[in-house]
This record gives sequence, C-alpha cells and structure tokens, in this order.
Amino acid sequence: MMALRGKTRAAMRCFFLTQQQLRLPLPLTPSSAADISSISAPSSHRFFSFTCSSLFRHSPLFAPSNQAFSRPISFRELHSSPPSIRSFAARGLQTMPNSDSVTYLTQREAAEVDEILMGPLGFSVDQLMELAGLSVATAIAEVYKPSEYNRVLAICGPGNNGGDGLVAARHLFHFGYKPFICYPKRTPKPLYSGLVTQLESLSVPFLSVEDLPADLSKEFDIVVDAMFGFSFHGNYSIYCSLLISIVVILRKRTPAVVSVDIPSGWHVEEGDVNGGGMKPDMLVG
Ligand SMILES: NC(=O)C1=CN([C@@H]2O[C@H](COP(=O)(O)OP(=O)(O)OC[C@H]3O[C@@H](n4cnc5c(N)ncnc54)[C@H](O)[C@@H]3O)[C@@H](O)[C@H]2O)[C@@H](O)CC1
Repeated sequence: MMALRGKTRAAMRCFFLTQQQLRLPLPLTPSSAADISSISAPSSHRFFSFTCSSLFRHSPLFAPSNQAFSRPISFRELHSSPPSIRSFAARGLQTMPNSDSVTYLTQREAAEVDEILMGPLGFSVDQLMELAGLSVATAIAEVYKPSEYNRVLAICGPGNNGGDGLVAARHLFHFGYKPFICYPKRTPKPLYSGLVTQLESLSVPFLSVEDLPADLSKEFDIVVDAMFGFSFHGNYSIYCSLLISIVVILRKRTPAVVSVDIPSGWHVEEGDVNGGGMKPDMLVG
C-alpha cells in the first residue's frame, strides 16, 4: 500500500445508492456490497470519492433525501475493495443497514446504470460528462486551494475519461486555477472538439508530451489523471506508459495526483494488479 503525502485531506462526500434506492433492476446482491467500515486507516490517509450528485437532483428517481451521507474512503479501503467503481448519491439512508457501509458496483453494473441514465432517463453523454468534470473540479477545489496549488496539468486520454479531464480543466480555470492540458491522442468527434475549442478560447495552453518538463514538480502543483477510466483494457501503449512513468517516477516529489473515476492503469475491478498504474493522492469517482 502506498502512503499518501501531504496534509490531511478534508473529508469529501461519498455518495452511493443501494439497488432499492435506485429502484433499478441492477443485479446487486448483499455479497456484492462491500462493507468496508471495519477497515481502519489513519485519518491522514484518505481517498476520496465524489460523484455527480447534481445528476440525482434532476430526476425524481434519483432524488436525494435530506440525509446526505458523508464519508471519506481511505487508500487502504480502496485497495481492499473493487476499485472500479463509482459510488452514487444516496437517497433514503434509512433503508441502509449501516450508514458507514459503501456499496460498490462492478464494471458491468456501472455500465448498466449508464445505460439506464442514457436510455429511459434521457441523459446525454455531454450532460454526464459536464457533471463529471464539474464534480472533479469541485472536489479538487475543496481539497487543494488555488492559492496554494494553482498550476494544474490535466493529462487527458482518448475517451470519455479524457473528456471529463477537459471539462474539469475548464471549470478549474473559472475557479481561479491555471490549467494546462496534455491531450496527445485527440478524438475527432464534435463533443471533444467543442471541449478543446472552449479551452482554447480561454487561452488554456495545450502541451505535447515532448513539451512536458522533465521535472513536473517545478511547473505544476496538481496533475489530473484523466487518461483512462472504466473502459481501459489490456496493456498500455508505449505512449501512455511514458506518460504514466513520468508521473509515477516523479511521484515522490511531484504535484498532487488526482485520478478521475479509475486510476489509470488499474484493472477496473482488481486494482493495480501489475503495480504500474497511477498512484494518486485522490480519486474522484
Ligand atoms: N456514461 C458514461 O459513459 C460516462 C463516462 N464518463 C467517463 O468516461 C469514462 C469511460 O469512458 P470511455 O468508455 O470512453 O473509456 P475510457 O475513457 O476509459 O478509455 C477508452 C479509450 O481508451 C482506449 N484504450 C483502452 N485501453 C487502452 C490501452 N490499453 N492502451 C491504449 N488505449 C486504450 C480505447 O481505445 C478508447 O479510445 C469513465 O471512466 C468516466 O470517467 C463520464 O464522462 C460521464 C459519463
């Protein structure tokens, strides 16, 4: 298990929905719900999960109750549990057996939630991505104040995880940070080119891999790892390995690393099985 550097992180909200609360036909069973409340971890070793809680305000199906659930997730807990996973906003916690428990979804279950959101509920990818990116930016702003951690490098991959990073960078700009983007493999779809245009209109610099300084710590205070999310499979391309090694090697003295949804390089359900994945300070999922 890796140790987290830096100051004690402020607690972030961790939301989740039980199957009953979602009222969705998800194949969740009691055994698939990991109760991690018994795992202890130093309060300074915290890992955060944050979700698009605003998503749930848009739908009566997902309407949150007034019993918001707040709990940080430690790194140890994350390593001991399926990391795939996104936790969702809790509605009626009175139905929970234990408000300290966290329910995880498998990769397939998470995909099914997405299918429902984008099917019967009519959400578009753009909407979900905007909410995801805004949540990432909000979580970063809650933990790393722009007065102290101002320069943010967002490393964005070719898929929606990269899109989350692009959206987050735009919001971070408006929150007073100075974002930089490394987006080596662009996807020629209107959604992504629109996100790029929006950042360019704010004069947010785009850096190539070759442009990245040898020592990231001199130029950046935060690295946002938005390379790969839940669709990562197989091994890294050499290109991505390079990026990851830069960040991992410099990890000892680098900027804070914030991963979006899944730390890049981790097996979605089994974790950092090869030990070569990102070692983030904070996860926003
Ligand atoms: N409903 C959704 O699907 C939403 C997804 N969101 C984000 O999108 C992520 C999932 O997005 P995607 O399904 O586009 O997938 P990812 O962004 O995880 O990655 C997919 C891309 O990575 C490439 N890739 C996969 N494995 C690779 C490897 N070993 N080497 C090189 N390239 C590889 C694929 O060819 C594809 O282009 C989530 O984790 C989340 O962060 C958010 O935008 C919100 C909405």
